[in-house]
Amino acid sequence: MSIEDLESIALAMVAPGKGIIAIDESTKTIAKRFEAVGIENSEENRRAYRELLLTTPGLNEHISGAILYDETIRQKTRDGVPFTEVMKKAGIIPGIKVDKGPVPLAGFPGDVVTEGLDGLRPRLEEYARLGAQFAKWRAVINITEDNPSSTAIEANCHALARYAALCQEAGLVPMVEPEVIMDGDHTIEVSYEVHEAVLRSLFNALYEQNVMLEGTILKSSMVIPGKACDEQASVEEVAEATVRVLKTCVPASLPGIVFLSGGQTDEQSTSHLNAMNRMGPHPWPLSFSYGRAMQQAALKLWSKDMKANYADAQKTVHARAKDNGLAALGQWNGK
Ligand SMILES: O=P(O)(O)OC[C@H]1O[C@](O)(COP(=O)(O)O)[C@@H](O)[C@@H]1O
Repeated sequence: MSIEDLESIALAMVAPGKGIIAIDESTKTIAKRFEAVGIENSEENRRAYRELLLTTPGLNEHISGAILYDETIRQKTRDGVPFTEVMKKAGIIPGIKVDKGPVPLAGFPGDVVTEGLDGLRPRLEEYARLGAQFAKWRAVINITEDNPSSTAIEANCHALARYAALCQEAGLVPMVEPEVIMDGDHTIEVSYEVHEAVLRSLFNALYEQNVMLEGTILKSSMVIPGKACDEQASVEEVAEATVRVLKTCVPASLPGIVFLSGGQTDEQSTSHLNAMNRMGPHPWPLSFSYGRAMQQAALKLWSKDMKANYADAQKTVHARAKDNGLAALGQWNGK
């Protein structure tokens, strides 16, 4: 696949007013989400829930793509249609999470590094055959008094760049996700400094590994104080700091940037995105790739009565997609 093909997929992922729905929770993570609302973490419940999300009427009006998990990309609707077929028919680009999750970084207490590079080439080839057009890898950066170490930043960014190069070789657009975690009592200034160090290291590593930025998407966290920080920031402060760090570190040749929600409420995640886009124009489209902030309301509703609330849960997904789609244009006017 040529760089032009990768670039056109990347541009379609961040088409005006559209974003990504992240439904790639690993079995361990979806277990936590299900447990919180009293749903049994069985394969059938996971399949049924992902079917609900992917078959939401009108989803493609505001959603360009969906990130799936290894189990999900192989699953089908109740009627036996592969999820990837349903998505292609609706014009929703199939994506796949390919990392194997974070593990403690030896020698650096509190830091983690994401695994999954061993055997990645054949796995990517298989995902491409199954219909994936982009892939995602998440690095986790923790903030404490002693973290992150520069070693953790470099190790994670090196892995992200190795993964990204392999994706492009396999004809998949890499979505590179360094998530700076919101847990802790750090200030917005500390969050800014960590984002700056991580993004500088990431783009340096991408350059070193010959990754073509024109065929790459960045999935970023926002510059936000830790959840336990006494000084919380206003929507404008978060938006301003996030845009500033991105402008400082991210080359304009990147086709787009999407955000994760990272534990923000639905309203926060939408307001922050909206405020950033109101500060535009920016060198790249700024959109969303939310997991929890796209799904949590629908999951809660569905958990109360899987049959009776099915259609209403889908309406909630559509409403969240619409709000975030408007925020991606800076046109969201609140609830
Ligand atoms: O821990 P896991 O299973 O890799 O999942 C992490 C989740 O974080 C995300 O990267 C972002 O999700 P949120 O928007 O909920 O923060 C999702 O794509 C993914 O499902």
